[in-house]
Formats: sequence, C-alpha cells, structure tokens
Amino acid sequence: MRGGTQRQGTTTDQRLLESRGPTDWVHTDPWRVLRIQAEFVDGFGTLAELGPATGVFGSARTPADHPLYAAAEQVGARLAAAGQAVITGGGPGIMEAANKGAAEAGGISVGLGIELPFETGLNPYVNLGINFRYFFARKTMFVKYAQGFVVLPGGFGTLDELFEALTLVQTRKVTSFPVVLFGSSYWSGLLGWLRETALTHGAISEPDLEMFTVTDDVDEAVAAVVADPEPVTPERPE
Ligand SMILES: C/C(=C\CNc1ncnc2c1ncn2[C@@H]1O[C@H](COP(=O)(O)O)[C@@H](O)[C@H]1O)CO
Repeated sequence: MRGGTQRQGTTTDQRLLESRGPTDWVHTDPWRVLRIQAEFVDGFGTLAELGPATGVFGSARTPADHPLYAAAEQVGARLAAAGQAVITGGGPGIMEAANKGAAEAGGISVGLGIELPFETGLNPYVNLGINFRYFFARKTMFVKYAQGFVVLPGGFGTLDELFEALTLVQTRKVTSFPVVLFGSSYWSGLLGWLRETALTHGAISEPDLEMFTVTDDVDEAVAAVVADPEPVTPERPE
C-alpha cells in the first residue's frame, strides 16, 4: 500500500511537516527538473488562452527619451489596437516601451520576466506577467504564444531571440511566422554580413534572407505581423 502507511508510529504527513533535514537537495539537478517543469506548467497555464499575440524584442538599455523607445511604444499601441496581445521580456528599454504602448491602448501587455543577478523586475506596464528562472523555458513561451515578431535594435539578448525565431522557421520546427526588423540602419551591417559572408560561404541560402521584413515605418511593421498574407518558409536544400 502506497498511502497511509505508518512507520515508527508516525504518519507521512507528520514526517513531511516535521522534517528539517539537510537542504542540499534543493540545489541538485533532479529538484531543478521539477522547478523547470513548474515553469512550463505556469507558462502554459497562464498563456493558454491568450489569443493572437506578437512578440516585441529589443534592447533593455534604450532610454525613455530615445526615438526608438517612442517607436516601440507606437508598435505596442498599434498592435493592441489591431487586437494583438504584445509579448515582451518584461524588462526596461524597448520592452517597457512596447508594454507601455499596449497597456495604454487598452491591450494585453505580457511580460515574460527573467531572474537576473541584477534584479530589475517587471516594468510597470505589464498587465499579464510571469517570472522565469530559466531562459530556455521563457523562450519557449515567446515562440509558442507569439505568431510574429517585431525586433528593434538590441544586443546579445535581442540577437539571441531573433535568431531563435529564424532558426525555428528555417528548420521548419514552426509553421512560419513573420519577423520584422525595425530600424534599417541598425540592421544593415548584420544583413550585409549575412548576404556577403554567410550566404557566400553557403552557410545559409537565398530564401533564408527572405524570412524577414526590414522597415523604419511603424505601420508597415505592424501590417507585416498582423496581416501576414503568406509567411515565407524557406526551402531547405536536401
Ligand atoms: C540591462 C538591464 C536590465 C536587463 N533586464 C532584462 N529584463 C528582461 N529581459 C531582458 C533583460 N535583459 C535582456 N533581456 C532579454 O533580452 C532582450 C534584450 O537584450 P539586449 O542584450 O539588451 O538586446 C530582451 O528582448 C529580453 O527578452 C538594465 O538596463
């Protein structure tokens, strides 16, 4: 019998409530697996009924008086007006701007926060927030619940999220979704390198470069993700 057994005159409940043994197990991988599982359960449970959503990525360091902050705010507002929830990393900079635009336009403003050594917390414009310990669990939520992405200028974090989305499309792990690179001058160096080095080297193919729209126009960015008529799925050479 599994439940209700008595050992040494105590019950399982009593042992559970009284036990104050060593705590090393809290820092072991089997216990982490349960925490990881809990992050997926929490994320799936919170976002399951979200409806149409767009991810907005970009630098955590963009100040509120920067033109790109204003652009991200407009992107968030227009997406909300188009009935899209806006999903960001819930942090400062571009994330905050997109959440602000969405929330102030009456939309669903999702923040998928991440535990960092320097705590920043969710920005005040998130109205549906989840905090993650693990980047990979959080990234799953972005690509599972957003049907398109607007990517503004950013650093390693933004590039990581951009290339995660592009890799999933390229390898057909997801049905293609639109990806917009907002800020043509910022992205031109990377796009040039992709064309002149990665493509020439045979590391990517021509259709891979058609996976994204590059624009400086908020309306064009929003139109590309909201009414993407036929998202491009690149051909993979056999
Ligand atoms: C750098 C500072 C705070 C960082 N706080 C973050 N909170 C939430 N999400 C973050 C944070 N930093 C990075 N991210 C994720 O990566 C992308 C931005 O990274 P980048 O390197 O700045 O481009 C962003 O989309 C988030 O998902 C204090 O200023």
